[in-house]
Amino acid sequence: MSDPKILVALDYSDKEQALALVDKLDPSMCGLKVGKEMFTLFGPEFVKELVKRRYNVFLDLKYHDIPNTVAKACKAAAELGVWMINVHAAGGRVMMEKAREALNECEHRPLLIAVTMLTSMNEDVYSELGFKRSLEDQVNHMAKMAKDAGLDGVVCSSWEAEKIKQGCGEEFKLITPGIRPQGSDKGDQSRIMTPEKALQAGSDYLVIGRPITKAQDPYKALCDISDSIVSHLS
Ligand SMILES: O=C(O)c1cc(=O)[nH]c(=O)n1[C@@H]1O[C@H](COP(=O)(O)O)[C@@H](O)[C@H]1O
Repeated sequence: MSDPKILVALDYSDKEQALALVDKLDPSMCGLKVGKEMFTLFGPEFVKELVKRRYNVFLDLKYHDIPNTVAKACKAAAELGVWMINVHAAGGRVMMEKAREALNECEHRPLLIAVTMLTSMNEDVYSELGFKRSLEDQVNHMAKMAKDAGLDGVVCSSWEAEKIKQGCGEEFKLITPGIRPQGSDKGDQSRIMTPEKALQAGSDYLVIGRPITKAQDPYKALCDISDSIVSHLS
């Protein structure tokens, strides 16, 4: 069976609240993403608990540091048994190559993914950074660099998915946050798309947080989103 398309972003400050949702789910419905908040609060033990429950766990710590530091952090993350980890493409080619090399020794190598440009970034915030390419071209450029460095895919917005698939190939995994079902609150995200459209655009995995975790009934919200994409799954 193929991996579930939805990755629920467990951005909770309360572990019991997170586990109350996890206990209602099963690993065939979705993967789980642990990010900076829960990892800082509850550490590797929490991650291991989710791995033990047989979920695909995406440890989203977005490493961005000198190559040696990132390589060692990636190896340590892989040893937790997670399914996917990520680094910032902005750390550069050598950093990504060293991260990839560090995973060669792992018994179960996690997918290694590069974050391109955050989905919260809009044109104004982007232009202040002073990149010479357009936002879309910069995302594409970073995706190609990540592919050359041997990474398995990138985090990008669904708006960039089609072009990246064309340039980097079908096998190159696209992980897209900034997913908002019709009518849901945008929050701090900028480059957003509905789950259905994101899959049509070429997204492989949909990262979804608040539309599920902040819903009155998170389990129902996840089921509704799952139902809405059934017809788009190949
Ligand atoms: O790497 C990520 O997961 C990530 C990259 C990115 O560009 N944008 C982005 O929103 N994310 C993460 O995806 C999740 C999105 O959450 P919601 O906006 O609540 O759906 C958060 O946990 C973010 O940390």
